[in-house]
Amino acid sequence: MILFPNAKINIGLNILSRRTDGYHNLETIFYPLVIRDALEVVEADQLEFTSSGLAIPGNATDNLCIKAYNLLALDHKLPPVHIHLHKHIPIGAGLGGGSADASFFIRLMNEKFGLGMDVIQMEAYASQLGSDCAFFIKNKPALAVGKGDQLQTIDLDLGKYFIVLVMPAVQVSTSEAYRGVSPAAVSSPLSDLIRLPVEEWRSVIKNDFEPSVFSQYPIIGEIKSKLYNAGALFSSMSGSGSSVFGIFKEELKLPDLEQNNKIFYGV
Ligand SMILES: C[C@](O)(CO)[C@H](O)COP(=O)(O)OP(=O)(O)OC[C@H]1O[C@@H](n2ccc(N)nc2=O)[C@H](O)[C@@H]1O
Ligand SMILES: Nc1ncnc2c1ncn2[C@@H]1O[C@H](COP(=O)(O)OP(=O)(O)OP(=O)(O)O)[C@@H](O)[C@H]1O
Repeated sequence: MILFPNAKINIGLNILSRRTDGYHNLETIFYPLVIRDALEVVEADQLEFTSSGLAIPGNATDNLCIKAYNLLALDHKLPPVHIHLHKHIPIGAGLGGGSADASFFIRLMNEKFGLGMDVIQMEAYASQLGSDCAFFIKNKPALAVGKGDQLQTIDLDLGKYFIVLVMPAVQVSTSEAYRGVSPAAVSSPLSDLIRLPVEEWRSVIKNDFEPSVFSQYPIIGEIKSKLYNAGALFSSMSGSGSSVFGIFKEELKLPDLEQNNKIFYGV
C-alpha cells in the first residue's frame, strides 16, 4: 500500500509562552501543500526501512516511520513490514515533512491492518511523535494551539491563488530556532486575523521565528523581500524555516530566485 505524505506551511506563528516541559505554547495556522513524499508498506520477514530521493540525516532507526511503528506496536499486534520512503519534501525547511511521514504511516497501518483506530486515537499517537504530527491525520487547514497539537479545522481555501515556495540552500534546526525567540502574548488572536482578506495579512500576520532566523541567515529574509517585490499578496517563512512562501494572485515564474534556490510553483 502506498500513501503520499504532503508538506504544510504555517500562516502566522505566534510563540506565546515557554512551558515547564521545555516546549512552547504557540498559535499557528497549518495549511497543506501538494509537495509530497511517497510512503510504501509491504509485509516482510523482518522490520526494515529503506529510502530513496533526498538524503535523510540520521540512522534508519531514528526515522519517524520506524518510531511510529514502534509506538503502535506497544498497543497493537503488528506483522513485520518493509517501509520504503521516497523523500521529496525538503528537510529542515519548516515544511513538516518528517511529521507528515509519521502520521501518514499511522494512517496507512490503520487502514492496511484494520487496527480500528478513529481520528482522535490516531492524533493521540501522532502527537507523541512530534508537535506538528497530529495535523497530518486530518490534513485539513487548521488553527493549532498548545504545542501545535491542539487542532481546530478552519474554513480556509487558497485554491484561487498561486503559491510559490522557495527553499534556500540552508537548513534550520527547529530546536535552535526556538532558542532564538522570546515568547510574548499577542493583542489579536490569529483565529481573527486569518479571516481578513489575504491582501491585508501582510500588515498583521507574522512569524515570530523570522527576526532571529533572518539575522542568522540574511538570505532567507532577502527571499521574502524578493517575493513581495514580485507582487506577492502575502509572504512568510514557514515554521522555523528555512523555506519561504509567497501567495500570488496570478501564475508567474521567478527566474532570479531559481538561481540559488529550489522553487516549487503552484503548490
Ligand atoms: C516549528 C513548527 O514546525 C511550527 O509548526 C513546530 O513547532 C515544530 O514541530 P516539530 O518539528 O513536530 O517539533 P518537535 O519534534 O515536537 O520538537 C522539536 C523541538 O522544538 C522545540 N519545540 C517544538 C514545539 C513546541 N511547541 N515548542 C518547542 O519548544 C523543542 O525544543 C523540541 O525539542
Ligand atoms: N521521515 C523523515 N523525513 C525527514 N526527516 C526525518 C524523518 N524522520 C526523522 N527525520 C529527522 O527529522 C529532521 C527534520 O525533520 P522535518 O523535515 O520534519 O523538519 P522541518 O523541515 O524543519 O519541519 P518542521 O520543523 O516543520 O517539522 C531531520 O533532520 C531528520 O533527522
